[in-house]
Amino acid sequence: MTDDSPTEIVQLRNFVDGSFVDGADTFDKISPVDGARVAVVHEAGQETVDAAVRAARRAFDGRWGLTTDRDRAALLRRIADGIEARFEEFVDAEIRDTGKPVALARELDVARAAANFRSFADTISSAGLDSYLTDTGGGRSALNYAVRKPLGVVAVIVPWNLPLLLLTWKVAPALACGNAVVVKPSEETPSTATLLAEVIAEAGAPSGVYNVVHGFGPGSAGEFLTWHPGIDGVTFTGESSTGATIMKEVAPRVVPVSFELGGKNAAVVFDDSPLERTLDGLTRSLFLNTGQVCLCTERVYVQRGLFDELAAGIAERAKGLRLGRPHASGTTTGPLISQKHRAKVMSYLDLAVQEGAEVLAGGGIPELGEDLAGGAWIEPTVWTGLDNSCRTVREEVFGPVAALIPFDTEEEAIGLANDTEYGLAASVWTSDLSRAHRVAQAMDVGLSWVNTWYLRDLRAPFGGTGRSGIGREGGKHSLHFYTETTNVCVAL
Ligand SMILES: NC(=O)C1=CN([C@@H]2O[C@H](COP(=O)(O)OP(=O)(O)OC[C@H]3O[C@@H](n4cnc5c(N)ncnc54)[C@H](O)[C@@H]3O)[C@@H](O)[C@H]2O)C=CC1
Ligand SMILES: O=C(O)/C=C/C=C(\O)C(=O)O
Repeated sequence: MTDDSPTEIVQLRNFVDGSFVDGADTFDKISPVDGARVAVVHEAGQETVDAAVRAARRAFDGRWGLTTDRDRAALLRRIADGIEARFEEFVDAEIRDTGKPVALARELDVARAAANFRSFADTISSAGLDSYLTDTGGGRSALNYAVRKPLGVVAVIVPWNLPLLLLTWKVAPALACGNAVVVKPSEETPSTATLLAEVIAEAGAPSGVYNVVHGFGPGSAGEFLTWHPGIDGVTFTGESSTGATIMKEVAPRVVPVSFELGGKNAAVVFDDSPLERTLDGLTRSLFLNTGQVCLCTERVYVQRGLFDELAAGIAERAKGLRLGRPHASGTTTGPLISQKHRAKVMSYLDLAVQEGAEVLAGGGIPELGEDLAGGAWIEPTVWTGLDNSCRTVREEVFGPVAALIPFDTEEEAIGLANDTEYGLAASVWTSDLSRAHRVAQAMDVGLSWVNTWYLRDLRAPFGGTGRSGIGREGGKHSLHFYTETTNVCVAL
């Protein structure tokens, strides 16, 4: 038995109106580390989703609707404290679902969950309101001022890659603004949303403010929720085509949406960039969380003078990553989330070779011994020999893959990086300050980093363009989505 072997099968129930409730059906949660069954999840049927939406509405119309910004900021801070008090339980739950390395779960996922609640407590405490003194002529004026009102009941639908981080990135601002939420975690990662229900209740949120429904998308809890007439807004992170489907589902009721979708993110490396620092940053951007972050780089455009050296360096670093159990010492990289997702990533590894790739590192399924043979492991992979006409360079793989492509001029690099339907993130690597600003601004993306990657300020606008999403969240940008404003005009 290792640290990672569960001693009992956990039961994960829906959380409705302040109580855990069984589902109409159950499904197994399978560990991506070794294929073991680690939890039984209670799937919410239509009735449970109805009950969750009704509970949220009652909370919104009741005591919760009377709370002030100050009350809710205090609640958010207590939730952050509650997450920290049960920090290692959250870490264990996240690891059980995803198999990610323990250091990553601690430093990224769970730490950010607490930070999300604190950040939106600050935002709601300091947010101002728009006001204008309007000259109406003849020495008269009018006062225009806007008041914010919560949307009501918000559906929060999130994926499996950073489960708690992405859930709390949406729940925190939704609650800060006074909404009640019904959350639908991914079927692959049901644990931390369930544990968060306990923390939010212990922090003093009234029943019905935070509800969890477990299940799948189509024909299950996800679809029941987005179709529900009692939903006033949908915030979603996941695949672009799922976002498009959800848009259709809510279109008849003209429900506002905030979407953070896929990416096919580029890095542009100029030959004046310091090699070691660039290699460190790029390696992280390609392989963090086994490439399963929507912001991860999958296309690397390298100026020709540095190409060979950089390609050799990235390949060496990819080969140096240590795949293993989450708690094993030296593990840098976990498995993919599931066999299903591995089949998808493998199909791209095969396609890349058909498209003419030279494989500098990885390219297949690693040999990790019998113990891990049932897991969803994949080798970090580095290719050269592909170009922008290849499907491997155009479609989101969502795995640990790097296509390295040479360029000659700045103009060419900008064209290549922007030649995509996606527009989430980019990174630019150079020592030339003017060029850094010029190229970073020229990227058709929501997030452009210079000489770094995934460095976050939670107040900054976050989101993508094109197939990468609709809207921005973060700081006051989140307040815009989670509230409606009423402008009051007073003739003076
Ligand atoms: N860019 C990103 O942030 C992410 C991209 N992906 C990519 O998407 C692929 C599919 O992964 P999935 O987990 O299936 O992602 P997905 O986008 O289908 O699922 C995300 C969430 O949406 C729910 N959902 C799915 N269909 C729905 C519907 N019709 N109505 C309401 N809710 C629905 C799911 O149950 C889950 O909670 C992966 O192989 C990966 O390549 C997956 C997760 C995140
Ligand atoms: O840091 C964040 O707020 C979000 C990061 C990653 C995603 O949104 C994603 O992988 O979907």
